[in-house]
Amino acid sequence: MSLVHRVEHPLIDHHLCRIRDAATPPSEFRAAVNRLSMILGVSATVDLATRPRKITTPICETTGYELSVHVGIVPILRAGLGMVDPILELLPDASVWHLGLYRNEETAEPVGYYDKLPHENAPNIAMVVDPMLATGGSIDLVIRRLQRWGVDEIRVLSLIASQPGIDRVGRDFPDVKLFVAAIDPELNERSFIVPGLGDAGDRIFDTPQNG
Ligand SMILES: O=P(O)(O)OC[C@H]1O[C@H](OP(=O)(O)OP(=O)(O)O)[C@H](O)[C@@H]1O
Ligand SMILES: O=c1cc[nH]c(=O)[nH]1
Ligand SMILES: [Mg+2]
Repeated sequence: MSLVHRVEHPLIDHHLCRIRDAATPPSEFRAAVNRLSMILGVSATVDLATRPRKITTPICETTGYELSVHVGIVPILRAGLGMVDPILELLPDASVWHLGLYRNEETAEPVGYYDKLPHENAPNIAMVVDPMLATGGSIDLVIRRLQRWGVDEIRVLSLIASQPGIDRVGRDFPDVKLFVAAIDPELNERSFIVPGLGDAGDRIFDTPQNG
């Protein structure tokens, strides 16, 4: 089993309600995605390693603690872009590495179209951000790519994941940690999450809905 953390908080319920509602306009949808991502981000960073640093306050010397890991934020284009700013707000020194994928509408299989990861400099921890984990095909491709790059640890932050998608990640990548705001039971005949929220990318960027 993968390590699945469904983050529970009344604010998660509140903002999820907004993003699931088809009547929520794009500006409010984006704002709710931002808030949900920040709450997930706090949960996904609680155990990051720190090292002591001697500092001098205006009063005296003391020891503070600073992060000792190199974190890379990996948004899956396009929809993952909506989650980058709140995670960068929490981790201002993180690098951001973009990977571009879209699902073929007929087969629901992911198609890669952007990948500029270098050969070296893999971060210790990759925080993959994508609001939706449906069949798990896109995240499968991304996890394999990050493992080839040499990332030590992969954490995936998704707002809504389907149970079949979670089962797939757990079976194929038992070391990957998943942080999700909701787990929905199923996919429809077009591989959209039910009840879900429709196409996250289209709702963030106000482009015609596929779902
Ligand atoms: O788990 P899967 O079945 O692979 O589906 C999930 C993927 O589908 C969506 O992206 P989409 O293909 O709609 O691209 P977009 O972000 O450009 O809208 C979503 O943001 C995920 O990347
Ligand atoms: O329900 C879904 C499935 C894939 N991608 C989305 O944006 N929504
Ligand atoms: Mg989309």
